[in-house]
Amino acid sequence: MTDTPDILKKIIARKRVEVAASRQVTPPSVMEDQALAADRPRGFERAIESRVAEKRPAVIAEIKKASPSRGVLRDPFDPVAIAKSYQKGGAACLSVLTDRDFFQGDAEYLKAARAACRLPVLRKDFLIAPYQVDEARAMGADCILLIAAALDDETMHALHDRARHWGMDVLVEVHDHDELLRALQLDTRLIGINNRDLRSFEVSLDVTLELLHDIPDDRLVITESGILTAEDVRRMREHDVHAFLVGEVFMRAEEPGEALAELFELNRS
Ligand SMILES: O=P(O)(O)OC[C@@H](O)[C@@H](O)c1c[nH]c2ccccc12
Repeated sequence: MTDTPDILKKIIARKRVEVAASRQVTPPSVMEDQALAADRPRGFERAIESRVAEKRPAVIAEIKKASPSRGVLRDPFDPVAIAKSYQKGGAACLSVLTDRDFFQGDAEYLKAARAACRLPVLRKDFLIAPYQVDEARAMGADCILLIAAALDDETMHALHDRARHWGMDVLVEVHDHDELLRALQLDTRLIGINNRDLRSFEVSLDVTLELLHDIPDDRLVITESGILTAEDVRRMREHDVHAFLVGEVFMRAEEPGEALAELFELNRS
């Protein structure tokens, strides 16, 4: 352990306050009605699986204005233009940060980005309550992220089941072996390995390569964070990891979709 402040703890504490406040503004029954009325899910897992099955790169392209570890990444920030650019550049899916306080995200960014393209969208946030899963569906999300480090087993399963109830896919994120074993208990194929330690911000692609061996073949491994260069991509693909979640390097590029096509050697469509 280091003595760096544990940002994950801080974020989760803030989420509890946020959820309590949201429930006052939009009561759970109203949120459920909005979830029910949302555009139907686009098939996030399917978009990943169809590419990985052919060993083609499946890129989840992230829309994020800022992060606690890197500060502001992009300014001005236009989620509609970014979504269109990513689609053109060959992204399989989008990931949109909706957390305001730490990532300068917004639910409106997710709605606008999704409406601007045909890609399935992951709500990238810190979910701790079923209410937020309903909220994710209400804003149009096709997949949710569950961070094993932030959840006990019971909550993790409850959130997973709630997402399935709405027909959404579930990406479960792990950073170490214990978290992986817990994640494998969930009935989802999407296993994300975060190369960044959310507690210390340290990044190492070795995290993916180390955990890879303990993941059964029927799961879809997504390597997350710290993918910056063609060499990083090559290293992952050499180990048969074909699905990637990438944000920072695209957010810093003038044309994010062009940067994507170039990094993954895709033909722009
Ligand atoms: O910007 P990067 O290093 O390419 O990483 C993207 C994504 O993996 C990262 O934003 C992320 C992965 N898991 C998270 C959980 C919460 C917030 C953010 C994240």
